[in-house]
Amino acid sequence: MKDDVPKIRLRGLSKAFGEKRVLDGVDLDIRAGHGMVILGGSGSGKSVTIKCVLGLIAPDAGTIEIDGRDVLAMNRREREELNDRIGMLFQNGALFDSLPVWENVCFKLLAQKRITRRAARDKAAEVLAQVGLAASVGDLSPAELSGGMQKRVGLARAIAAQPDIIFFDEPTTGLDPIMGAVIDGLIVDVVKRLGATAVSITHDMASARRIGDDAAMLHKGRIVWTGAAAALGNTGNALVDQFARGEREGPIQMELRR
Ligand SMILES: Nc1ncnc2c1ncn2[C@@H]1O[C@H](COP(=O)(O)OP(=O)(O)OP(=O)(O)O)[C@@H](O)[C@H]1O
Repeated sequence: MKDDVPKIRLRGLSKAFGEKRVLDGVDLDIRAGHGMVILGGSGSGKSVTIKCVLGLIAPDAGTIEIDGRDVLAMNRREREELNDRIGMLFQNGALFDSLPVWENVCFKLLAQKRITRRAARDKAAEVLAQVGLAASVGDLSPAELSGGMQKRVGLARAIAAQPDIIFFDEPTTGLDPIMGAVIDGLIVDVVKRLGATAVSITHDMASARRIGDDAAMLHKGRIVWTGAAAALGNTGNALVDQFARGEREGPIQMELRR
């Protein structure tokens, strides 16, 4: 794959729900092997954007390319093969309480019969070690774990099938600042080890700077800025800097929401 082909390329991505236009021509390039953080106010369409890329929501218009391939034109089997290469860490972990941790970690591999149950136990232990958890955690129920441990297990599940794209939805939400930094460190480590492309949504600017190489700001249905995540708060773009610093005064007029 040539370096100048982005891992993910969005062009003119649009989506409305009824009268409400959420995405209004999103253009975004996400570099292979880099971390992209998507910023934007509540309800600005960050999750809808990611769901379009995952194939969970069909956009009304626009194109989505992954490795230069038009994903909206893929048949079901091609789409499934693509999804096998994508991992996802959900905001609340989204672990199944009815299954022990090891089955959660290897859920996808087991569901697709890509691994035996015996091999899955060993695989889970190996992946749990990568996120700093002992093999014995594999036998616990998710309900027995702290929030930080649940995030680690969610991260282990996201990487178990060795994806080359991983989405992180609010990875530090609900964690104390130190545990948030620990999880971010793990994310950076595992993404680097896999050589994966990481796409994250976060409202936590410290986290954005840690896990992002690049950042993009979604506002009024479009990407209004892209740049280095390290510069967040000092980008020179009044809109982005207001958002990153959490200032009430600035170009972003916050609507009061019910
Ligand atoms: N399936 C759906 N049907 C109708 N409206 C939807 C649907 N999914 C999302 N929306 C609307 O689209 C808008 C954008 O939602 P989205 O979840 O992408 O926001 P977000 O930027 O991720 O916000 P947050 O930071 O609060 O999670 C919201 O107004 C939401 O109500």
